[in-house]
Amino acid sequence: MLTIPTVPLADGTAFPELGFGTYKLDGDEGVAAIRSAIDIGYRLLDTAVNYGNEEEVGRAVRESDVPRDELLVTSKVPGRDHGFDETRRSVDGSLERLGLDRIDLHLIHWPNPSVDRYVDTFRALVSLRDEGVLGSVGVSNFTEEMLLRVADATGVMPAVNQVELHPYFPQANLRAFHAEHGIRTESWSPLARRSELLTERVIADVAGTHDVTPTQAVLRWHTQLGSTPIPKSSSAERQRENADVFDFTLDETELRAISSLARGRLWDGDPERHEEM
Ligand SMILES: NC(=O)C1=CN([C@@H]2O[C@H](COP(=O)(O)OP(=O)(O)OC[C@H]3O[C@@H](n4cnc5c(N)ncnc54)[C@H](OP(=O)(O)O)[C@@H]3O)[C@@H](O)[C@H]2O)C=CC1
Ligand SMILES: O=C(O)C(=O)[C@@H](O)[C@H](O)C(=O)CO
Repeated sequence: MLTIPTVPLADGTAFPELGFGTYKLDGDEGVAAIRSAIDIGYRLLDTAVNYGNEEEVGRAVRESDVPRDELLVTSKVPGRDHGFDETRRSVDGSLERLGLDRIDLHLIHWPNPSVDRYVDTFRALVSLRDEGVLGSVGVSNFTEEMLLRVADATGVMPAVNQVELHPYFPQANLRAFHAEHGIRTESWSPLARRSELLTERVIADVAGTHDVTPTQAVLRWHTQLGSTPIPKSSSAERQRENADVFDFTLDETELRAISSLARGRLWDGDPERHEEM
């Protein structure tokens, strides 16, 4: 079994440097894929109300031989549940579908600024954290201004901001802001959903130098930037490949070469405009 190292969040939680994305993993096959990821050594699992697979994630956690307190389950409040009372009800629903009595990290999935209820939503997450129902509280797809606004209003800075991040969109400014404010960055779609990223010449060159695959070079780039990537894979072989990235180190030139692929967001995911219900 692989051991994935951890880093402390601002709230003291030992947080894996690499986790497992579960979007599109559902049904019995999804449970089997999530169980295989846990067997391989993944300890951080990422789901959301909107993925429709909290039941599958919960089943995999409950059926696994790994003790519950060694696993970190993340879920997310969807846009339609923004608001204080609505969020508390949303978390109840997630707990029920997961079949768990605690969620280790709960995020606001998207800020939906036109609705402007993310501050009350975060306040509800903080209240549930204080009651012991949630371990850590964070956000996803938040800008610097939005992070400062929730911290000013609630006195709590989100422990994590999960954002689009891959070599085509390295998010240098946001990562620097996170580092300054003690926020852990998490990279969603860290492989740019495969796309043509894995055939880029610069990545092949770096991978060749270290005798690793292009995917491993990309995931090591994330961890060395100080972000936790959450690659999704339905195959045990690729899950193992993706997690096995902690026994080689890219140098500064290689990190910069991969970051030079930057060209911007790949999908319609601008937090100021994207509305996800
Ligand atoms: N907060 C947010 O707004 C968002 C959060 N997310 C989270 O991030 C997670 C990861 O992002 P996702 O969009 O799934 O994209 P990823 O960048 O993780 O890419 C997943 C794709 O890459 C393939 N793949 C995985 N490993 C390999 C490998 N070693 N070699 C070749 N191909 C590989 C997978 O195929 P296969 O399964 O066949 O291996 C799949 O097609 C999601 O599952 C979700 O949990 C995603 C989007 C937005
Ligand atoms: O997968 C997720 O968590 C999402 O939020 C995506 O649906 C995301 O909204 C997206 O693909 C944006 O283009």
